Amino acid sequence: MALTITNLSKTYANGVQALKDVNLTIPTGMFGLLGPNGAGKSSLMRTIATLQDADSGSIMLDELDVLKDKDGVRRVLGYLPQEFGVYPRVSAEELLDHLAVLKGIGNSKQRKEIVESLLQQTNLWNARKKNLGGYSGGMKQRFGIAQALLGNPKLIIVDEPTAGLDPAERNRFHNLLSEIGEHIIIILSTHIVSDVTDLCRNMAIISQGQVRLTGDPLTVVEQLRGQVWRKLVDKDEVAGLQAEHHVISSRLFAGKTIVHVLSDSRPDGTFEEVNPDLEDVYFAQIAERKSAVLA
Ligand SMILES: Nc1ncnc2c1ncn2[C@@H]1O[C@H](COP(=O)(O)OP(=O)(O)OP(=O)(O)O)[C@@H](O)[C@H]1O
Repeated sequence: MALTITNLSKTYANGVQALKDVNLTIPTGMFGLLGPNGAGKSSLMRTIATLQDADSGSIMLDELDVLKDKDGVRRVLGYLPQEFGVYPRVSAEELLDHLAVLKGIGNSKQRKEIVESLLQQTNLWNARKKNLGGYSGGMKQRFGIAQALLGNPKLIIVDEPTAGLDPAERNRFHNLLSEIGEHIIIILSTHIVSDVTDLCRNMAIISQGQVRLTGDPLTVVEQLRGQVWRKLVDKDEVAGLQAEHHVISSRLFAGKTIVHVLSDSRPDGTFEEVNPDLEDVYFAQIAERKSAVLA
């Protein structure tokens, strides 16, 4: 099974072009769609989830035409949107049961079994009678996955699921996602690089509505080997370095600043080579865009 996106474009009524000729092939397993705020991730996710139309292009889930056969897509889709609202005065068990009815699971005995098993799977069984208004952010997100799993979806979309979760909740959420299975397509849209590093076998980086890079994380990281260099400097030296080098990131460390620079060879003897990681890949793509915009 594969989701194939071809020449997809979308401009909103206010003139913002959120998607520019997007081409992507997404195989089964967990796929990371990584990009900064405003990159177009949610626009793409909402289009795949049949919640908004594109101006041009096509999306196919194998033989299923996603942009035309919306009912067909909805039957096989599980969606956890960026803003997942819950009814605060309803328990998890009640709301999941209600959503199961809406999904077309009419047989009450079967529904009870499904609801129970999803509450177990998402580790919410002990909190099933509790009103959702009293759930923590992590519990709400796990509930979001429980509802997305209703009806055995073949395609699951989770939009920015770990933003705002503390490390323990994020870890729990990761474990849950990684257990869902290899045989369906799960698209994880995020601006958090380590979500993709930890979970995804394939990925794409999107910025300003365009796909900048696709591949598997290990390979794209390996392609950057020998090109990333670092230097520990005082904060007031950073601007000078930026003027002279292709700085892809700078972050504070013990009161100093670690600067990562992209260069085919060691810029000078004061730089040391970095073992690149996915953050370097990401920042290299994003920084290129920034310099392209500034130029
Ligand atoms: N309904 C809309 N009408 C007009 N512009 C929109 C609309 N939705 C999104 N945009 C704009 O389209 C661009 C892409 O937004 P989108 O929400 O798809 O990005 P994103 O990568 O999901 O970012 P974020 O994580 O901030 O939601 C942004 O410039 C945004 O302001």
